[in-house]
Amino acid sequence: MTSSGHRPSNENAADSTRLREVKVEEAIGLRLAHDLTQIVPGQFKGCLFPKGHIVTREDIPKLKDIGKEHLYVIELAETDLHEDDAALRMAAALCGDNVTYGEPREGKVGIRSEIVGLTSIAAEVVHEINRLGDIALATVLNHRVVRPGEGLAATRAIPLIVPESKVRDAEKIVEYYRGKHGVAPIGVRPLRSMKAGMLTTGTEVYTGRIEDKFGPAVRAKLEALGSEVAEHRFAPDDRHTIVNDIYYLREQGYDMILVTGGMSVDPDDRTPGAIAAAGADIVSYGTPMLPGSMLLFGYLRGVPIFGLPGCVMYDPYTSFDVLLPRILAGDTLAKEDIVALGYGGLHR
Ligand SMILES: Nc1nc2c(c(=O)[nH]1)N[C@H]1C(S)=C(S)[C@@H](COP(=O)(O)OP(=O)(O)OC[C@H]3O[C@@H](n4cnc5c(N)ncnc54)[C@H](O)[C@@H]3O)O[C@H]1N2
Ligand code: MOO
Repeated sequence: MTSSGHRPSNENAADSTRLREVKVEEAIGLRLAHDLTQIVPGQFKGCLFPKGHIVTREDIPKLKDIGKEHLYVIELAETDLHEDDAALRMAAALCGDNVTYGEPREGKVGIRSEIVGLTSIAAEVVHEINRLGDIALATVLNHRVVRPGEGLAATRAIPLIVPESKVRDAEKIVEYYRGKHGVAPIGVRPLRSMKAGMLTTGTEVYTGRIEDKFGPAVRAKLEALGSEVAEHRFAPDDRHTIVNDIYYLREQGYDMILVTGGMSVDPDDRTPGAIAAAGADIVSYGTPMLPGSMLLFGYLRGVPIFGLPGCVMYDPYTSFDVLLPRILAGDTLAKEDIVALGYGGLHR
């Protein structure tokens, strides 16, 4: 037996991981230490067997075809993990509600959403795990909408062999987070189906001078997330009328009130004043995100109320598209949630 370990070792016991050279006939059931490449000129060049592959009896003629009489196999020390097992253990530890993980491939395991929902990802856990070295965790940002099958994270082992202690350290970080917060660091929160009452302001629309474009745009945005505009009313740029229509929508008991247009600086822009006059607690008028900076968000007797600026009917991704799913996921938004949008909030 030739020992050509990637670490010094002259003992027989598996107290450190070694590469061992074996005859192909004797390699059945053992793991390949690296990818094996086949080249057939004019036809194929690629990986015939990936590293980590467990050799079977059927593989032997194929191995001989590519000139292999001997192979390197891994003898894992008890203190080490193969890259696939390391990535799998990390994924298993990290996954919470409504996510699933796939088979390991080249030391990587993908974590996917099972539902339409909002990502729930603990940034501090991601940072702590990535500080450990030898293992890596990459995720999308927190509070993003994901759809079934869409990836939101991937774990990866960096070397082929990873000290088991690294994975255990990652598991401890996750365990601590679960204990403190009662949820896993990576999950997806479902969206509730809500009924919105919508009021479109603008004399030019109310009088029929121009066709309404807000209705179809906002309806599509809600429907894409499993909610609906249950009623759509129209008002001219008159503050008193807008206030009364807001009262009306509130009385209907809708889960959310959306008031569109008239959100900026023109003398005919009455919407922010009307929302305030209707008695809403304004969380924020003005949002540090572009597009959607003129958005207003507040609560009218506990019911979320949005003032939606013109860009919402025009741009596919605005501050409304960021905040709406938060409401559907059941979050109560505070000023700090709006403030946090600015960093990374330029989308033009
Ligand atoms: N000097 C400034 N100008 C603008 C500012 C600003 O801060 N200072 N903000 C800009 C931003 S951001 C936006 S967004 C727009 C629009 O804001 P508004 O919500 O006030 O929009 P309106 O003035 O009501 O209308 C703008 C435009 O869109 C048409 N419109 C409105 N509603 C409908 C509808 N339901 N269907 C079809 N078209 C509609 C309206 O006729 C106007 O043409 O303001 C920037 N300007
Ligand atoms: O708010 Mo405008 O609402 O940024 O494009």
